[in-house]
Parts: sequence; C-alpha cells; structure tokens
Amino acid sequence: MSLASQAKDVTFDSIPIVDLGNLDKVALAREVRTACIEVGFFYVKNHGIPGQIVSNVTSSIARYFALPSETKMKLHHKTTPNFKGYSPLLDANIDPTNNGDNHEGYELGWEALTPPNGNSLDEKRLNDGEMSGANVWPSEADWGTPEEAKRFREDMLAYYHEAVRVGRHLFPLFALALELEERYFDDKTRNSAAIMRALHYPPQTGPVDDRTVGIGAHTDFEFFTILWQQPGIQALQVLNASKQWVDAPSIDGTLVINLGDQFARWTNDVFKSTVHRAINRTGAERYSIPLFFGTDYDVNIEPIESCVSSDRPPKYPPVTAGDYVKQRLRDMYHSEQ
Ligand SMILES: O=C(O)CCC(=O)C(=O)O
Ligand SMILES: [Fe+2]
Repeated sequence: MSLASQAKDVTFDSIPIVDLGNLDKVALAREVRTACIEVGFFYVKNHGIPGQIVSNVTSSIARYFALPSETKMKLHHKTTPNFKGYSPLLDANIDPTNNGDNHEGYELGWEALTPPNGNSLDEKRLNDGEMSGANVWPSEADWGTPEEAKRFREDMLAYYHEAVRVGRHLFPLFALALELEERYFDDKTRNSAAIMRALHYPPQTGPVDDRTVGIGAHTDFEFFTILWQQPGIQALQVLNASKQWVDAPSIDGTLVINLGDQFARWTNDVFKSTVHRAINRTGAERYSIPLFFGTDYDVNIEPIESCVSSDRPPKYPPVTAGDYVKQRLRDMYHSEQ
C-alpha cells in the first residue's frame, strides 16, 4: 500500500513511546511509521545518553540563565550572523497572533569538543552551508572564573554531541519507516545541520494572557527535533486532529522526538509536523533543550515518490533545506538577517 493512501488525521489522546533498544528493526520501523502518520510526536527510551551528561548540562543551563541580564545580552543573537547566542524573554514570537514567547534561550551549533589543531573553525562547520559559523560563548570574565567558562562549554557540547548521535541513529529508522532503503538519508546528512537551544521558561502564575505563553502554538522548521524536558514539570502540549491540546509530560529517561516542517515536506504531509506549545504554570522554573536536526542545507526537499498520488498531489514546491530554515528564522525574529 502506498504511503499516500495511509495518510490520516487522528484524534490521539496520548503520545506513543518507542523503545530504541528493540532489536527487531522491522517492528521498530512500523511503530515509528504509525507514530509519524498519526501523531508526529513520540518519546524514545533507551536512547543511550548517559544520565551524568544530562544532569551536567541541566545544571550548566540553570547557572547560565541565572547570570545578570547585561552579561547575557552581550551575546545577543542579533550580534551574530547566524542566530547563535542569547535571545531574551519575549524576543522570539513564533505565533504571529501572540505578543512574544515568554522564554529566554541560548543557541549553538556544531563544534568539536576539542578543536583540531587549535582551530575552532573545523572543516565540518565550514561545510555546513549558510547557517554555519562560530558559536559564541560567555567569556571567563562573564562567568567569574575560567573553570566555570570551560565547564559550561564542555557540558553544552557533551550533550550536543550525544543528542546528535541519537539523531544520526534515527535517520535510518525514519528511512525504514518510509519503506526506503535504510541508507537513503546518508548522502543528505553528511554535515547535518543540528541547532541546539537551551530554553528557560520562568513560571507564569496568576492570570496568564493567552497571547504571552512560554512558546506559542507552532510547528518546528527542521527535519525533526530531539527535546529534553525537565522532569516533574508539565508544560508541553500537542494539538490533535480535533484541535484539543494533549499534554506531553516529561517521562523519566526519555526524550521527545517530533517531526518538523521539512519532514512534512519530504512526505507530502503523510508524516505529520504537529502543532505544539509550552506554558509553564507550575510556579517553578522550567528548562528544556530542543535540538533541531536537519539534512545538509544544500539538499533539495522534494516529496518522496510513494507519498504522492493522483489523490494526493504534491502540496509544496521544492526548496533547499537551508533557504527554508533561514526564512523561517527571519520570520520568527522579524529579522532582516
Ligand atoms: O520547551 C519545550 O517543551 C518546547 C520547545 C519548542 O517547541 C521549540 O523550541 O520549538
Ligand atoms: Fe517546537
């Protein structure tokens, strides 16, 4: 049966959990396919990221966001050519009908933990298309000690590389879920763009203006997102086909995977890029870490053959992944960058 004929809109009431430890690849791919067609979101367990790396990055993030606002503002993303760095509260506005997203963020991309030959602009990043370019890091003076500065960079990059490893593991699984050859995405993900954002959502208690939520209703722009969310704090919600918000709670030991608009374009919307938002009404600080995983930016996104039929003609014109993401980022920040 073609994938095009399997497309459907489902009023799901929970998000499925997929066990990456399952050695039966065919069964695993089937589970992923169902989750992608019906929900566009799933949790993964047994992803292999060591707990210590996760706890290090989360404590580093909390320390970073506790720095004085003037210090964080020195690395405002508008001072960089590629959106890296800090974005303050209400700076981004992902839902144009809203007043701004009530979170602050810090964004980084690919960087070797130990730069080869002392050169931080290594070959991989130079090849990474128009969104490439150096990360920016708070200085030793910003942190107060060289150890703190070093620790922050190491904790962030250690998690980054682990999450990228999980992402690389998922591409063949997605290929199988699409009934393609397992290696289908290999030549499209040689220098995969992977942008990580550390996010801080201050608590919003009392009456909350619906137009100033943590992050407004949106779909992600990239291929898929790997999201770590802080345990014990409910904030993320996912919209089902009947326009009901379904909670996506943090589940210990799991990561959330959600498909982005690039994936929806590859699959002519057979696989869903589902609307979601986050509101932190818990009274406690919330941190989360999405990592947006893409194909190489020079790859042209065109629908996979089996996702197109006479009943389901192509919905989107072809576009390169890089052009697409850059335009979406400009829209989000109302930027001319
Ligand atoms: O913080 C979250 O749980 C969601 C973040 C998100 O959806 C995004 O950054 O695109
Ligand atoms: Fe998102």
